[in-house]
Amino acid sequence: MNKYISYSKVLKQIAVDKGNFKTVLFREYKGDSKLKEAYGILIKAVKNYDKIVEIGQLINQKEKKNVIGNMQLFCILVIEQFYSKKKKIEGGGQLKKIITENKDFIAGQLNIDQNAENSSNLIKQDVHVRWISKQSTENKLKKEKKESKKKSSEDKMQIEDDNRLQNLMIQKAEPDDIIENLYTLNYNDYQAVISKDSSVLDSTDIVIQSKSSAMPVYLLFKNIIDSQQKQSLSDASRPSKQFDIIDCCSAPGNKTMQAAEYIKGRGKVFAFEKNQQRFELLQERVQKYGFDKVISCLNEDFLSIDVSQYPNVEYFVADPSCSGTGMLNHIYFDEDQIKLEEENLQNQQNKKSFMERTQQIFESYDNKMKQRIIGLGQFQLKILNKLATFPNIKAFSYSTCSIHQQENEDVVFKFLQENKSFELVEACPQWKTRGFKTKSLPDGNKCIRFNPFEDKSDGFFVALFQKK
Ligand SMILES: C[S@@+](CC[C@H](N)C(=O)[O-])C[C@H]1O[C@@H](n2cnc3c(N)ncnc32)[C@H](O)[C@@H]1O
Repeated sequence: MNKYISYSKVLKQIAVDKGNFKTVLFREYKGDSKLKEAYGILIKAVKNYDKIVEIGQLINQKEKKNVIGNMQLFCILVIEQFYSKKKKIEGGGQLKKIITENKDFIAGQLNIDQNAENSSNLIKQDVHVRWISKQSTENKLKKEKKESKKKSSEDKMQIEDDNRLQNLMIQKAEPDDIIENLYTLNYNDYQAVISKDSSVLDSTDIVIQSKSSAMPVYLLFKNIIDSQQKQSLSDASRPSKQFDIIDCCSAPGNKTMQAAEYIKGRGKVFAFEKNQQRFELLQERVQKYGFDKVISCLNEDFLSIDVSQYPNVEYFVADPSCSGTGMLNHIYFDEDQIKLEEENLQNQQNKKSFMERTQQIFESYDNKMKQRIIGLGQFQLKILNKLATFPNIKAFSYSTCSIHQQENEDVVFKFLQENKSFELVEACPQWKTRGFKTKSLPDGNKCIRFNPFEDKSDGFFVALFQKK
């Protein structure tokens, strides 16, 4: 019951005190093995909060006294009873008794068929593990130092963890066909290992990073930077090329560290993060993975920085805050909608296109959510307009984990309209799911998308731009 009380306190901070979901979650459970479980319960609790409180009040009226005092705890227990995999509340207590006595009433109010198949068995995404090749000079040095020093028992444990994960990779993981050092694990295999011992995730040789999230930086290097660098190297009059990169919106730093890995001693990565707590997380991870000599973390608003201070920065990673609607377990994407997508995928004759589906999903939102998405599009455009003002910019990637055109192709169109010296570069020609060709952006298919229902990774959008 203690863990439920802890979740209920966190729920109060989000649902009653209106704290930001991710900020509160990371503050309370950062580095805690409960993070995953807490995320799973709390995301559903926040989404269904108003309805469950209403049900609690109806039960109080029915009983003619306040049998339910702590509405947040009631909400957490209802989620555990009706929406979790095990559908069972651990331990005992008065609230559990009330929920058991009112099980049919609550299920009826929530419109839940208690015998229905658990929809978490529906669309399953793969898990991607990116193996970090620590080849940058700083990292290599650090690793060599670590290896030469007499191993403490902690080091030994770390190495055992690495081996366990490595064994799993050899047996079960498929190397990705596009991104080097990225491995795909079946969701169930991954769960089996993690549920036995989640400490393997502490290894500093791997990052759990979805394929979609690893694409922007990979493509920025493979489709643009590496060829631009080769061209400049063939000009014998110029010395070997050094350049810096800015990650405009960095935390928790997956793309930042990927850029630091690929830059291979050719320069530095400046990582901006406005939010103090997320900045601390970014800094902690950068140090833990041993990238602190290559990456400078800056707790600043990217929109306010003085661009003249960064004359060597030629490339940018722009992955600004977005609606997150590509992540299937996201608060705005419920199980009913996932079921609908399953049905659509199986409907061979009248299957709706991904573009049509995203438009329908957008239309299904309430006004507040629609306005939020439109507002995010305006903010994302500001980030791109800002980076376009850097004196020596050559190219950049723009990405979101939103499925909506308003945050993706529409932002690209407006940016190109306001910045005529930039053009789109065709991203990853071999990738099947393309950006939408819209009326305003007929070459939107130069961008790529991930369809979360078909591509087995989070819904994602990537556009690559270069200076003409
Ligand atoms: C989508 S997340 C970035 C994820 C990151 N690229 C990764 O792959 O790990 C966006 C981040 O941008 C930060 N952010 C939002 N506005 C910002 C601004 N004006 N300047 C700097 N960071 C900002 C948010 O706090 C958030 O941490």
